[in-house]
Amino acid sequence: MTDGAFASPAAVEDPDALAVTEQAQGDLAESLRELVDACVRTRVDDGTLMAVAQEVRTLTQRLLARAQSDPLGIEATSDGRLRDHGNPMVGMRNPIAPPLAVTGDADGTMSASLCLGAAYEGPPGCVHGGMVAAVLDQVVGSAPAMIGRPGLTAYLNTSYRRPTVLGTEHVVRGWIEEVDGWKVRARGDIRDPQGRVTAEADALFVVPRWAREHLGTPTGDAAGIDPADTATQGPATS
Ligand SMILES: CCCCCCCC/C=C\CCCCCCCC(=O)SCCNC(=O)CCNC(=O)[C@H](O)C(C)(C)COP(=O)(O)OP(=O)(O)OC[C@H]1O[C@@H](n2cnc3c(N)ncnc32)[C@H](O)[C@@H]1OP(=O)(O)O
Repeated sequence: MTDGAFASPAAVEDPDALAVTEQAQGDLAESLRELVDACVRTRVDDGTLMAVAQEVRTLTQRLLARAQSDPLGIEATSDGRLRDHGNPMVGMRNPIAPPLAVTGDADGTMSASLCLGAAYEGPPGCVHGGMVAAVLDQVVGSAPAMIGRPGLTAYLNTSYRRPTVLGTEHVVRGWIEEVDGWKVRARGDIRDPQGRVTAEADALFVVPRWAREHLGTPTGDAAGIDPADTATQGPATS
């Protein structure tokens, strides 16, 4: 999901208290990202590795003292938006997520900056190709959502033009190519600091049948789409 693209249908009971909780959740996830990175790169001795593993398991038990059994799904947040905090690309609560901050315009032109570390290595020094595709899936997939057509990926054809280098700031973009009813074809790319395309994707996103009744009547022309008219929960551009 784009960063808070959809308004929550129900008001949050105590947004101030929730904001404090979100701050703590985000900080926990960020500290775990640091832990994952340290886990991959550490060269400490075996005794230290074993001791840390034990300590981490103790910490895990503290978190499981009160935990839900289901995944997070989509939740209302303190700012009155809907977010998928468990998402492995954008999820604020998910240490696996970089996390990407995807922003966009009402016409579905999306962008995010990307700089991945050692935990995402595929070829030596480079981002794993599955991760590259996942990043493109997320950013390109947020374009249909932005114009009120939040769809599932039907296909994502990814071309890898050059290695995407770890520890380097890249720009990821996504945009709408064509809207055909509930089907949206969108494209995107990742560019290195020199502006060279490292990977690009051509994808189709389809609003699943079970979701269509919650959204407005589709139009067949991207140029004619007004997100405010078509989305049940109008996408925000902020
Ligand atoms: C309140 C609304 C909530 C909706 C959900 C929103 C969530 C997203 C929100 C925010 C986006 C943020 C970004 C996300 C990024 C990450 C996305 C992912 O990781 S998605 C996980 C991976 N993808 C799957 O798991 C899909 C699995 N496949 C399916 O569920 C179905 O096959 C689906 C939805 C793609 C289509 O199924 P059908 O039952 O709804 O509809 P049928 O009739 O089969 O297809 C509709 C049309 O699409 C074409 N179509 C379907 N698949 C195609 C394909 N692979 N190639 C070409 N056309 C295809 C068909 O030919 C048909 O076309 P004709 O209407 O006849 O013109």
